[in-house]
This record gives sequence, C-alpha cells and structure tokens, in this order.
Amino acid sequence: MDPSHYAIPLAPIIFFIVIRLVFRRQNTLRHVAGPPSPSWIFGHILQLILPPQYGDYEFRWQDKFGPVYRIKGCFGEDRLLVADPAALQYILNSPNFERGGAGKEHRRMRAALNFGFSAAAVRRYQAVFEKAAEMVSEKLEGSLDTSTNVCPLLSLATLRAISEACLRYTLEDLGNDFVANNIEVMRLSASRSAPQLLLDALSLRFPLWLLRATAKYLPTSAFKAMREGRYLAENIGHRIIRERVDAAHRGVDMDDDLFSHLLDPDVPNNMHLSKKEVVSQVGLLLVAGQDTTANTMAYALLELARNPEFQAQLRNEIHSTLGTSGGGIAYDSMPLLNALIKETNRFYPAAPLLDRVATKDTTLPLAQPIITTTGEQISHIPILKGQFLTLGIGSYQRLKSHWGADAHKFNPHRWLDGTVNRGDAVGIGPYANLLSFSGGLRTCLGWRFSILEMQVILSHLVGRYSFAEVVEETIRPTYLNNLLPIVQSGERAVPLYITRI
Ligand code: HEM
Repeated sequence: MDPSHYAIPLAPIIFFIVIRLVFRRQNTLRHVAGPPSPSWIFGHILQLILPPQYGDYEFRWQDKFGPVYRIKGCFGEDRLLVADPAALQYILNSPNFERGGAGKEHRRMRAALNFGFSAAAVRRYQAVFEKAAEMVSEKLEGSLDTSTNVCPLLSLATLRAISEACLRYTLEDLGNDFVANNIEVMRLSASRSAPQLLLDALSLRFPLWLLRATAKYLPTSAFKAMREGRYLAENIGHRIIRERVDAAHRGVDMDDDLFSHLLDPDVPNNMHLSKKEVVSQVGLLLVAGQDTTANTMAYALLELARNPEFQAQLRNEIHSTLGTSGGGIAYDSMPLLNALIKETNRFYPAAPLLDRVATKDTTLPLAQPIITTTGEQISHIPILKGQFLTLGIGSYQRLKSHWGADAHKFNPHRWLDGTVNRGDAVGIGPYANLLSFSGGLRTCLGWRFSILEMQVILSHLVGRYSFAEVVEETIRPTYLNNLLPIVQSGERAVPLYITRI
C-alpha cells in the first residue's frame, strides 16, 4: 500500500494532536507511579494493545504498581490505567466521564432499546437460541472426529440469534451479501496490518466525529469491508422500517417486536427515535452482540477441552437437568454451567480495555491507596477535564484480592467453593461483580440476552458432543477490538476435536 494513501486522512489527526499538546494544562498525574515509557511516539500503547498475548505487560505492571498507575499514550500524553474497583465504579457511574457521544441522546437511545433487552423480553428469546444451537449441531455433524474451528460456526449462530430475536429476520432475510460481508469483516478483524493497528491506537485520542470523518476515506480492506457492512446494515434498517410501517397501516399486530416498538408513534417522547436513528440501531446490535458472545463461547469450549474432568461433570449436570426439566429448563439453577460462563467472562473479557475521557475536573476515589513517586500515600487522584483514562477491565478481573491467589488461572471452581462469594467485593457491574459487560451508565444492553444465549447453546453442545484440544495449536488471546483467539497462522480460530457422545 502506497504510504501517501494514508497522508490525507492522517493530516487532520496529527494537527489535532499537536493543538491538544500545545494547549494542555498542568498534569495532575505526574507523581502517580508507572512503568518507564519505551517510546515518545507510541508510549505504552503498543505494549498495552499489541503484546504477543493479551496482558503480557499489563498484568506485570499491575503486580508492580498496583491497580492504578500512570502509562504514556502516544506523543508523550499521560494516561491513567485504572483497575481499582472503587475508581472503576466511580468512573462508570459518573456523568463526569464519557466515551464519546452526547449524554442525553445516549440515554434516550438506551431507554428505547431497553424494551428488547429486559429480563422478560429476553426470556421470550429462548426458543430462538435453541434453534441457533440446533443449527450449530447440524453443521458440526459434517465435521466430527476431525479438527474443527468452532469460531465461524458460533459467529453464525449468534448472528442468527440477534437477527431473529431483535429484527425478526432469518439469516436468509439478511441476504447473502450481508452474511458474506459479515464473515469477511470477522476474518479481517483478526488480520489487520501494522498501520491499521497504529491508527487504532491513535484513534483513542481523537474525537469520534474526527475518527468517523477520517475512516470514511481510509483505503484499507478492513475499513472497506466495515463501510460495506454499514451500508448493507443500513439497507436492512430501511427495509425493516418499510415493512413495519406497512404492517402497521394494514393493522397487522407485530407482537411486541423491538423494531415495531421503536417505530411506534405512541411511545413516549423521551424514548422516541427518528427513522435515521432506528436504522443505525440495526448495525449497532448486529455488531455489538455477535462476536462478543461467539468468542466467549469459543473460549468456554476451549477451556472445557483443556479440562476433561470438569467437562464430564458439566455434561452430567446438563443430562440430569434436561432429563428432569420437562422442557422448561431452569438454566440459572445449573451451578457448573454458570460457573463456566462466569469464569470465561472473567478470564476472557470481550472488551478488556475501555476508554473514557473526563468531561469535568473531578476527583477519583481509590479502594486501595497508592504511594506516589514523592513517597506520599494518597486515596484520591485529581483528574482534569480532558484527561484520558484506560479502564483495565481485564486487569480488574485478575486482582488477587478479589478473585483469589490463583486469579491468573482459569478455574471455574472459584465460583463454587466460595472463593469469590466472600461478600467483601465491591458490588460492581451487572453480572457476578464482573465488568466484562461494563457497568453503570453504559452497561451492555445485551448482557441478559448474551448470558441466556450462552447457557442455551453451551448446554446444547456439551450435552451432545465431547470437545478435545488440538494439542499442536497454540491459541493466543489477542486484543483486536475484541479479545480474539488467534492461532499461529494469524487466523481467528479455536480448533477442537469434536466427537458425538
Ligand atoms: C459476551 C457477550 C458480550 C459482552 C462481553 C459485551 C460487552 C459490552 C461492553 C463492555 C459494552 C460497553 C462498552 C463501553 O462501555 O464502552 C457493551 C455495550 C453494548 N452491548 Fe454488549 N456485550 C456482549 C453481548 C451483547 C449482545 C448479545 C448484545 C445485543 C444483542 C449487546 C448489545 C450492546 C449494546 C447495544 C451496547 C451499547 C450500550 C450503550 O452504549 O449504552 N451486547 N457490551
């Protein structure tokens, strides 16, 4: 690729960064301890985002400096890496920190979308998840007793589940172009080139509007596939609107469907979305809910393959529960299944790093005081408006103080033997004191959806098949927008030997 292709889109970004650096205020983080910076241009960003395996540096820094420390962003910028539970709790629940996007608009969108993600709404999707699980097992039948990459199958299942539950569309309704492009986006997300990764690292620093404007013109294949994906998702959005409006005119009852609700003229004003906003929700839902859940399930199957004893115990639990349930399965009452799902979310959070920027001067409370480089012990850190913070969700979920001395080990038993139920943890996040689904004002809307989907699909698969590791493959959890399982070839894959029970 000719480097001049990047020059035009990068010029405004560099200009923006230089202006910010020139006009920055006195740094309140200068006495917070942290690792020495390896480079002025990249700071710690490459070590944080692109280590050989996710967490290689981050977890060592946490051991040395504690759950809050200073790192360098690009071009000498100071950033705070935060994994302290009280500080995370404060940031996630405070309007003084944003991720981008207007607060009021965001609250309105959440209120509108929440209709499709309440506990009652999600219970109604169980049959959809069961059909998605059936689809995976039908496809597996063709590749038993050989090494099979479960990632694409699980991605197709989660795409199908969101589409059927939220849009009332089958995969065929989404169209071949959409499904083929979706597979391409998934493939490219695991094989981005160094300039694309650098751009990602840089993009943490500039506002969303500038990123969007720039991304429009980037000539890389990943951005092209993403643009195509957005275009196709918008077409689906327009089609949904046409069909729902038409159905409403014909007096057809759309039966509590999310998108009919979003388009209902009688919904209260504070939840009303314009047609343009409704269209944009289609792409958001398909992207937010597909690979996050698919990768989490792939990691769960991988860990079961590594631990045949736990796998056999879980299979017994599944068989005995399915045998006695008479159809209405109480997934929440299956201790081993839920311990597996919790531990997988703890160990492999789909979004291990989240970024926030302070919208006001404020003070960050700490659960665990820190010693500054001047030897002072502090339990609060002043934060200036405009300060970037990186929320170390992955690091928080490895705190020995919270999860036990073996926090760096995958061990579902910690959820069964009382290690994490001592009651001294700060109540944080929507699920099991984990922050995999974020928390506070931007808590994942689909967390209940995702948990039930995983419960249904994993118990269906583990009940029918046995999973074994492909020993010659090394799988590296790698942070490429999502925590992806990457094999030696650079592909996103969890290859497993699968046999019928
Ligand atoms: C294992 C599965 C999942 C994980 C780990 C996950 C994680 C997350 C995280 C961390 C965020 C917040 C990002 C931030 O604070 O910057 C988020 C937001 C969101 N998620 Fe999920 N998610 C999962 C599944 C789903 C599913 C299945 C759906 C929908 C069907 C969904 C829909 C959303 C939406 C709409 C938002 C935006 C919420 C907002 O901005 O207020 N997610 N998710």
